[in-house]
Amino acid sequence: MTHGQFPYIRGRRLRASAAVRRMVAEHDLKPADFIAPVFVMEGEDEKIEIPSMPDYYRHTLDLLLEEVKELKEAGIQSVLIFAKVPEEKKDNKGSEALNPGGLMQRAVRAVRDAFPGMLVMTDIAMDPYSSYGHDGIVEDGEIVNDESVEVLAKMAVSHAEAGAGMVAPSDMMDGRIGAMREALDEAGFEHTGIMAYSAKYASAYYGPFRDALDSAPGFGDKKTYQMDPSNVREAVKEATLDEQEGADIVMVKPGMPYLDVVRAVKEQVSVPVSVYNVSGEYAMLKAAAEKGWLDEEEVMMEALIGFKRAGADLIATYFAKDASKVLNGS
Ligand SMILES: NCc1[nH]cc(CCC(=O)O)c1CC(=O)O
Ligand SMILES: [Mg+2]
Repeated sequence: MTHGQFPYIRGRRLRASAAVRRMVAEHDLKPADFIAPVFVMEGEDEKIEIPSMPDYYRHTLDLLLEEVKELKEAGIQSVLIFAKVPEEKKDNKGSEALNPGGLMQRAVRAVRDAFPGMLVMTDIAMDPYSSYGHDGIVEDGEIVNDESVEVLAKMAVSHAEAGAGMVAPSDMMDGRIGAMREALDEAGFEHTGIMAYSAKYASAYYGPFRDALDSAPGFGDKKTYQMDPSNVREAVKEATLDEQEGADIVMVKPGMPYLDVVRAVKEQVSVPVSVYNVSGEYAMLKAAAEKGWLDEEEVMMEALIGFKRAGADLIATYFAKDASKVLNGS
């Protein structure tokens, strides 16, 4: 390209105005891309801010409905419910998780009844119900796989009975997607979906979430079931297996430090890929913004578009409401 004046090709032409930038934008965000995690607790007319998650709350069920109403008005179509279980209801087998009148089941029913158009998703894992704070049954200091999978499959059915449109197993036990699919189908819930946390890493970025639910492991760590941050090919293997076992959506978690994993998984599976922008990522941006070191709105939107660029179709994020308001111009 020697003719004309240097430089003949000017990339800046496509950045010269807001109109042209918008026109050539390769990726977009919309409120329907977001899954909003919500925390519910026992009680009435109370909301408690989670100390390590500024502006994020645990709600009693009555106030949760008001929160979901706001999410809906912002254009968000899906909530992911987490329940804070009272200490005295925890045991090694996660028995409370199967209680048809448990807090999670009541919350699912209430949200479904109040907002029939909303997709209600539930977290399936034993840690909030476990006296050990682990995602499975503990035997001799080990987290046993197959016995835990039986409980998790029953939990999925219990949430489906309460009205969950999709269940989201976050436990990382082997074989649980297949077992859950079978249990759901047998119980007549062949239309209840599964969003599998397929590549869930043993991450220190879950710290604030464990504060929110008081669910930190009582001994050891989660490295015998959650993945080693060094690995990416293993994530592809896990996601591929979950797809074969019947997962409708696969997920990578955490988000920001794992964008390469999102991309690698996206290229190998044909189901939608979701990413979880976890509590520690939220805390990090919030803390820096509080100090005046980062512009909260700008870094929030930049992080979220980064997920889309990496290949995520859906984003579970504590920024769901704030980002939707930005997108709606309100
Ligand atoms: N198994 C439960 C669960 N589901 C989602 C998260 C973390 C979410 C977040 O940090 O935002 C965790 C915590 C953990 O595995 O210890
Ligand atoms: Mg797996």
